[in-house]
Amino acid sequence: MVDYSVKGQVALLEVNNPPVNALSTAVRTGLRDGIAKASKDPKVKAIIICGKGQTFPAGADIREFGQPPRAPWLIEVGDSIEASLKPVVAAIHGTCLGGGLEVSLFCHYRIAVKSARVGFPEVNLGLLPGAAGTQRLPRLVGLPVALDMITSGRHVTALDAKKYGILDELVAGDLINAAIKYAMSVVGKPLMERRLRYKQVPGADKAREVCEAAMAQVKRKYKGYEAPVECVRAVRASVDLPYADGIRMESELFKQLNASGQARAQQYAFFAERTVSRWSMPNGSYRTAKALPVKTTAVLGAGTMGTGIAVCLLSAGLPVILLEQNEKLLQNGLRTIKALMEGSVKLGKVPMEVAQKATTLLKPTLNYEDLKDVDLVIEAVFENLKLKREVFGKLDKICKPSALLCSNTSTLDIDLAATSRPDKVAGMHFFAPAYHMRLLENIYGTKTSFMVEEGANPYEIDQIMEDLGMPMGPFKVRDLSGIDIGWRITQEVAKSLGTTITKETKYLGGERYCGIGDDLYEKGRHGRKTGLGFYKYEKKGGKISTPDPDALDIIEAYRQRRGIVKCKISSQEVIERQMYSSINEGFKILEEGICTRPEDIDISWLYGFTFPKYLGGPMFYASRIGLQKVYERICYYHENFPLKQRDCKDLRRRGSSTSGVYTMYPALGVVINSYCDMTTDGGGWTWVFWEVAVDAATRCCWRSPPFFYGYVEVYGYVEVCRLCRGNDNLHLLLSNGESEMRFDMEDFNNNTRYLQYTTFTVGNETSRYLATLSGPSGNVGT
Ligand SMILES: CC/C=C\CC(=O)SCCNC(=O)CCNC(=O)[C@H](O)C(C)(C)COP(=O)(O)OP(=O)(O)OC[C@H]1O[C@@H](n2cnc3c(N)ncnc32)[C@H](O)[C@@H]1OP(=O)(O)O
Repeated sequence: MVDYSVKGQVALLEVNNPPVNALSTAVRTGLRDGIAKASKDPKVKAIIICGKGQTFPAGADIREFGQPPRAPWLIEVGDSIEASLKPVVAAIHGTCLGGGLEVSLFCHYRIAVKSARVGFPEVNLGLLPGAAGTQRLPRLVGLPVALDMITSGRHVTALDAKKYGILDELVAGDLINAAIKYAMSVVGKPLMERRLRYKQVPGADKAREVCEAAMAQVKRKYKGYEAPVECVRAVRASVDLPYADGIRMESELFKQLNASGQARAQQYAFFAERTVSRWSMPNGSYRTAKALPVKTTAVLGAGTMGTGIAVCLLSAGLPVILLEQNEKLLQNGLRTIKALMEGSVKLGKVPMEVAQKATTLLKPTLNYEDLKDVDLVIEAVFENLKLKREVFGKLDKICKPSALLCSNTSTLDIDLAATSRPDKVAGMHFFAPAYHMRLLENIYGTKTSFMVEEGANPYEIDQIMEDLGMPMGPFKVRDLSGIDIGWRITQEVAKSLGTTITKETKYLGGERYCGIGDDLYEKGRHGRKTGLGFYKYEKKGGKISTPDPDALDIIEAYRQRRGIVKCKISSQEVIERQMYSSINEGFKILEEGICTRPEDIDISWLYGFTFPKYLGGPMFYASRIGLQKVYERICYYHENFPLKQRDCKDLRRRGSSTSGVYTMYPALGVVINSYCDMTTDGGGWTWVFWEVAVDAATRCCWRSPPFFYGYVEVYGYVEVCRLCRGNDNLHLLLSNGESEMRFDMEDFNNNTRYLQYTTFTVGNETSRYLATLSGPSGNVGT
């Protein structure tokens, strides 16, 4: 895991743990042993630590966080690096992150290639740098930079890292040769002043103001998240406490965060994001699919979504033909795109050169003929089925046969597009703002306005959801996406059901219908674009929203017209009705096979609706609350407020099950068992696929997948499948109520396949259990 060699008078410690050279137990051991070996070798005058392959270590091995901790601790390894009497140089390329950056801060010198990036992304995993990073970075760069890097988790370019003083030198050409030369140049120089533990934090006299301002900022910016707050506290300790005490405090805060549900949720989100890219469908998968080349694109419609999509494509460096039906709309669209591009440059989201190039890549047109050679067309016209069908008819005639014809529709059935090339027609639903959101997906949201109908205030609902960590409440989102769009969608839905919506419509398609949006629409309140919606804005298209008494009057008039008596709705109920209806819908989506894994749904929410990562996503959140409770509350709301809570059989089965792998084990803390599945194959074997995680109560997170997959083939009946913490180690217990079978976690940790046959007696029947367990890199039981 760490390759040791000596080049001339320099010992080279190359971390070799692909893909990202994570600092696993074996790597830490290798580094510790390598430093000891080099220190003893009289030929060696200097030591280099670097990464083999694509990167310097990109951090601790996240998969190890939930396992019982194992020595050597990273901080001990670091201490031995710093104490070395021979200069140690970190030679950095790729991404030097988290524990990787901490290792480099223990080195006496740091050099890097220009393309390298450094950072402390722990905060994104619900953690803080736990191997002295919060104590050492401030000593090197001062509080403002350290606080910014540690609380934001951002990656810093090598150029900036050099400017801040993190890097001593940037090198060109071969990194190892440059590092050897550099290491030899520092041989004999005093090392004491290079040991960060002995340095004072620069600008310590301003520590109070700086840290208080940082604390206020993170509380505002990362509402509900624990890690940024603890990061500030830990960094502050670098000024307030001596080094050793600061380290102790950092370690305490790290342990506290690591045991929290938030860290587990955020780490789940990290791996879930990677899991969803490994998609698979009946006719292919990410392994077999071949990407179609897209070199030219066209966007139809220059409204809010069309212009947003054009900016997204232009920012990716793709040429865009923008088509509208008349010159006025086209010019409006071009102005919007220019303003959005300028805004993106100002926010640092798009480099100036990309924005400048975009002006040459954008071609406006009123003529469909101009689209004949493009590879990809994205239609973003009004949500009107007749109009969309007309558009697709024209595109089908004009565009080359290989062109992909996509619709940004959020609600209409893509199969109704009626072209001669259905295999080239797809839904491509962008989330607003299209140039900013990382999701291209189709998941539909909550039914919040029901609550407003009953008496809740939209501004309070938004506040509650924003306090939970959503960047925008649902009514701000509706104003952003356009109340007119919602209005058009419901008109189309009604049309497709062969009915029309009137002032009296209370049900549509058998589901409760709320007409508040219609009343706002009729008053010309179409959302941000008109300066008025649920909120009032400082100008048409403005971003500053303020509550508007006129909107409340419209809502109140609506209630009176409908004879609805206003009632009080608690914050808890607001959250439950928002979240649980989404969870129910999520299970429905799984049941219908639209998505195959709960991770798909969680990632859609994390990136489509900027759902707070510390909750992991609605499905993960549900598993923490307990499916039984979620199901009971859904039933309660369904009975008391007949909402659009389509009954999901799968959730019902899981929620009402009191035995088998779906059972909750509160005694163990929170057990993630919502993703269990059980199937029986033709041979009569029951396959149990379960994903387990235990937290707070046991003070450890045993990983839910994708950290760890356990596959158990079980013949017979399993009542309990749970993880226990014994005196010695964690173990997995399978029991049928009478007998138990135990698997020691050692076997999992070694990532080896583990086979065990055990005989059980169930009642009068004897069953044989065969367990085939595999670690993260193993494969499924056979
Ligand atoms: C005492 C505690 C001390 C320190 C705490 C820490 O160090 S916490 C960890 C801090 N580091 C990070 O958070 C980095 C996380 N990784 C990334 O941001 C990206 O992976 C990275 C390094 C920028 C590379 O991105 P890229 O897009 O090139 O690859 P990808 O993300 O798909 O990752 C490739 C596979 O590597 C796995 N992986 C990445 N980082 C880690 C890690 N730190 N530990 C374990 N595994 C890691 C990732 O899951 C991918 O695996 P796959 O099986 O393909 O899903």
